[in-house]
Amino acid sequence: MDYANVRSLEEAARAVLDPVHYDYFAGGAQDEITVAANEAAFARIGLVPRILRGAARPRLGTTVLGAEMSMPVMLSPTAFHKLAHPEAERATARAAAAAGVTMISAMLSTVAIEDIAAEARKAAPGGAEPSLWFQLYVQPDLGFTEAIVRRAEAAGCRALVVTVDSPALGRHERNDRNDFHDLPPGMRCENLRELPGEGLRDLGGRDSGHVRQVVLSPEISWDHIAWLRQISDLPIVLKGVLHPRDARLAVENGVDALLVSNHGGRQLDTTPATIDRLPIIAEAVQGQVPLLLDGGVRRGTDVIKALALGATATAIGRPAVWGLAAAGEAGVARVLDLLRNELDNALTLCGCASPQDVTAELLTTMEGPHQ
Ligand SMILES: Cc1cc2nc3c(=O)[nH]c(=O)nc-3n(C[C@H](O)[C@H](O)[C@H](O)COP(=O)(O)O)c2cc1C
Ligand SMILES: CCCCCCC(=O)C(=O)O
Repeated sequence: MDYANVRSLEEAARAVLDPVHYDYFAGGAQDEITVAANEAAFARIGLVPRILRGAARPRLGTTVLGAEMSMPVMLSPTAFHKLAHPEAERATARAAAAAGVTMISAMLSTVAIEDIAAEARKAAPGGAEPSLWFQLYVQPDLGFTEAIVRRAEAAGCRALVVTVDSPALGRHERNDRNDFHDLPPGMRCENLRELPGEGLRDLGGRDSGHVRQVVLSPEISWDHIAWLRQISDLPIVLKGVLHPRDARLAVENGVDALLVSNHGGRQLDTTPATIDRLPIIAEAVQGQVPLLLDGGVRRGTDVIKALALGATATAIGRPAVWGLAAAGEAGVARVLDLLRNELDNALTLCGCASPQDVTAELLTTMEGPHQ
């Protein structure tokens, strides 16, 4: 497969996707200032390599919340993979598991979490247990939310990633222009079917798995995180933390890890690039919980910059979707291979023996003068 980098997979994906669906995947909120900022901010950070360290070939593996990862790159949750490829989340799960990469499976997946887990198990090397986490939009109906959590637990998910940047849906003008507000006939949010509860928006049939049933509620609060902590033993990761006070509150509320994220620029436009927020969040949590980061990670060098600024691992959203659309399971595998090879090369060139070896001394700004 002749894809030189993640960008070439986006081009390939764009060529095969329905333009309306491409816009859904690529787009962001309003003027898409944050979408652009996420990538641009990485380009403003320079790397200054150390030399003659005899570091040998780097080992790329890392561990987050007890999950062993073959590299510090995970798959962020992205909804509706069936829009990208008929094999959908099944293909994504196989590619991630085969690569030893943690997949954060979206609550709004178009394949049920049990089937995603089964595919991951089939693909994991040597029968190892694959690393699968579950992303949750807490629904105001707690009975319904609990039923989803139980499904994720029973399927073998090892952490709950609670998305907290979505008290409402961001304004996606591309989707408005395209009049794209529903999944096509035959596609459903398979995790939402046939669950108990009354809190789903009533569309005249509670168990349909229809995306319009999902409630993004401004009433969700720290009390819901405390409630989740009571009903589940799984580690809780908050996804969408950008303010240092919230990072502190998360630690005080017993959250296990934070995912520094602006939802890939799809929620509040003009939020700053995540890589620019990472240092202030790292300062706030003082190493008390692991930090993850997503938003604009497209190169192995981006991963190193995030590690140097305090992340334990990074995650990608759109790149996996581009791989899936371009070539199904093989395309997602190619994206992961590219990032692995780039990270290996960049660590070697920086004189680092492992991700844990990366420190802020490697960083500068691209604009001089430098000290
Ligand atoms: C098409 C698409 C669907 C997404 N769906 C979800 C979702 O269901 N839940 C969620 O928490 N984040 C969702 N996200 C946000 C991603 O988890 C992630 O934060 C973001 O994509 C990272 O930025 P990147 O695409 O630049 O890598 C979605 C992003 C995209 C592009
Ligand atoms: C009404 C729920 C729509 C959420 C869509 C999934 C998501 O987070 C995203 O596209 O971004």
